[in-house]
Amino acid sequence: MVTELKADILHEVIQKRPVTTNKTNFGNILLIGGNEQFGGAILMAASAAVSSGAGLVTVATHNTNITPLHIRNPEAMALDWDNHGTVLEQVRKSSVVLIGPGLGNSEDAIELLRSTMRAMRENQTLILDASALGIIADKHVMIPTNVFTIATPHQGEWAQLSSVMIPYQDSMELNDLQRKTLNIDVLVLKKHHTVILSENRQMELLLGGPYQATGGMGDTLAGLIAGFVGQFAEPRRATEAAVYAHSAIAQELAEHNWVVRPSFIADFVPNYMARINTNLPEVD
Ligand SMILES: NC(=O)C1=CN([C@@H]2O[C@H](COP(=O)(O)OP(=O)(O)OC[C@H]3O[C@@H](n4cnc5c(N)ncnc54)[C@H](OP(=O)(O)O)[C@@H]3O)[C@@H](O)[C@H]2O)[C@@H](O)CC1
Ligand SMILES: Nc1ncnc2c1ncn2[C@@H]1O[C@H](COP(=O)(O)OP(=O)(O)O)[C@@H](O)[C@H]1O
Ligand SMILES: [Mg+2]
Repeated sequence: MVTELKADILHEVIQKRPVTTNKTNFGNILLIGGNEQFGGAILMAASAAVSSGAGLVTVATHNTNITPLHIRNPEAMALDWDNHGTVLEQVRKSSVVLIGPGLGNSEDAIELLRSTMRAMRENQTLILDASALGIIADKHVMIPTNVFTIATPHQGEWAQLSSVMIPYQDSMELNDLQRKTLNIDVLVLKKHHTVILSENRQMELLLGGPYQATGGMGDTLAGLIAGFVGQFAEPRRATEAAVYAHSAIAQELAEHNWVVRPSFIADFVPNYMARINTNLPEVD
């Protein structure tokens, strides 16, 4: 049975920070993506991860994207993705790895995805988005079973990955069956009324709208999920909270904006999160 995802997920997941804490308690996040054509995708993901409060954010990308990354987000560290050895070392050190936004499907991109998956271990979370999902479908790459995996396809990507064509994607039974077959722990099937499927749990988002139908909206969500999973306890719930917050912010901004720029969402995240578990007016 599909349950509506409601604001209480935010109160469950977003916890006040202990006063004696430090950055090592809020996730060491690695974002991999951004070729020469799609640099913006990984930049938007990085903005969302940094704004969500992730402890440390590193971006492995094509070297043309490093200066723009630092101009937008000096908080993020950067690696040239041509240095595979250094990138894989960072993969091993990270608590959460997001791969895919703007990754493209070159031979190098395919090898980077394969080696990233091989380098990951049990206590880490892997988030697969955009081009990474296309490569997995195209090249029949197996998703590792020993890593907690979150996949965030839009309907076109899910059709390619699962062979569940769009008219049949209303069947949660079919989607969940394919989720399990593909070794995905949490499936975020993005659309108007996104659904989130995991073991014995099916949630549906009823927030958001067409003002979100703009390039980069999913890249921003992927970065937000990475940031939430890095700093909050339970990855399933953290994913659901990020999905909720992403569209709730979009809906709030849409009251005064015809279209909601994905970068605006990232900028608004700290303000939105401050209204959970504080004395400020609560969100609902
Ligand atoms: N600023 C940047 O750098 C940006 C970079 N980006 C990066 O670009 C890369 C390619 O990603 P992508 O999503 O744009 O294209 P792709 O993987 O070819 O799939 C699209 C095809 O699937 C179909 N389709 C069906 N349902 C759909 C749906 N609900 N939403 C969307 N599509 C749907 C549709 O087919 P149609 O229905 O038109 O026949 C369409 O042809 C990726 O790495 C991404 O991160 C973008 O994030 C944008 C901003
Ligand atoms: N009409 C809509 N109503 C609600 N949400 C939408 C709508 N159109 C797009 N979205 C949301 O915007 C995001 C689009 O993701 P995606 O297609 O991966 O974008 P991109 O790859 O360009 O960043 C998803 O979170 C999706 O749910
Ligand atoms: Mg996308």
